[in-house]
Amino acid sequence: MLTKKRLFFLGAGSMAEAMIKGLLAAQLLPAEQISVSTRKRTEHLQELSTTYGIHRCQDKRAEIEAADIIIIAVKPFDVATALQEVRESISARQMVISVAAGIATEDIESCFSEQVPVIRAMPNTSSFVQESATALCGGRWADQEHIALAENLFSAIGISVVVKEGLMNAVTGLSGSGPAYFYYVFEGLIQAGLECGLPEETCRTLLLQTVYGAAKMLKTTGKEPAELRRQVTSPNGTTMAGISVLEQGDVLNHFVQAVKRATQRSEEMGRQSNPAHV
Ligand SMILES: NC(=O)C1=CN([C@@H]2O[C@H](COP(=O)(O)OP(=O)(O)OC[C@H]3O[C@@H](n4cnc5c(N)ncnc54)[C@H](OP(=O)(O)O)[C@@H]3O)[C@@H](O)[C@H]2O)C=CC1
Ligand SMILES: O=C(O)[C@@H]1CCC=N1
Repeated sequence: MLTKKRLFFLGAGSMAEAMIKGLLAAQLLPAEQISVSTRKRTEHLQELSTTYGIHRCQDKRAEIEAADIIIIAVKPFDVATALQEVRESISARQMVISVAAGIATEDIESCFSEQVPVIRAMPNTSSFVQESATALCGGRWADQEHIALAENLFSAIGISVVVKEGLMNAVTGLSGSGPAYFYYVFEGLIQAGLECGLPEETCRTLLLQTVYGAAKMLKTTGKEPAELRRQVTSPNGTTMAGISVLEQGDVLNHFVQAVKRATQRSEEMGRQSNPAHV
């Protein structure tokens, strides 16, 4: 579906690069059909162009007009300015996909004079290795074909699910930010291994396989995490001793609070960065 489409990335940061890397690895479309732009870091455009063979944007407006899909990948508080600059080059024959946290489809739609189809998506940086967990929803002017096209794109770089827009802030707090929670745990476990006398390389090798194995167990057995945890936990053994420390620190509840706070932050950013109010 996407083989002949031209993609324009408004923004060339972590998320845009992760998506580009994943899309090219999936061979969904040729690199020359992808164009990227930045605000000021033009040297970064050259780097991306050299690394991935994608088109280095020279004339933002003309290239946006020629694109089929415009992907908004700037920070939420930069969406308003970025759209102001290019909104007249975007028409209803195109499609906009925004990955900006918190920004509602209707607020993006209101920037255009035409009925531009808008998809709001929340991937994560594991797009880089084609393992993103993406949730997406369609705005007022997006029909089933637009949603299918977006699913096609995000399924090439991981898995994708369609949700109601009212759930997008929660998705952002959970799986958009999600990789960072797991990296945080990983950092803690590396530090633990070092303090217990293991060499860093050994810690990393053992932990990488442990986290990969645990994810694969969850995925392939379909069992509840609590049940899998029980299988590891011998009565009065090492796991029970370790978990009791986490329970004393109410760590599980801290994860719940972290995701709730991230969800709330997504809502706040949506209100504070609303492009419709600029
Ligand atoms: N990072 C993540 O894990 C995820 C991020 N997101 C969303 O993706 C979006 C981008 O995040 P991230 O990649 O982390 O951010 P970065 O700061 O890494 O990248 C932002 C990019 O936007 C560019 N930019 C800013 N203003 C403009 C403009 N007017 N025109 C063109 N380009 C512009 C910047 O250019 P310059 O460097 O020149 O200023 C930079 O290349 C955010 O809205 C975020 O909510 C969604 C899911 C996960
Ligand atoms: O931290 C952020 O705001 C972005 C959105 C989801 C992941 N990173």
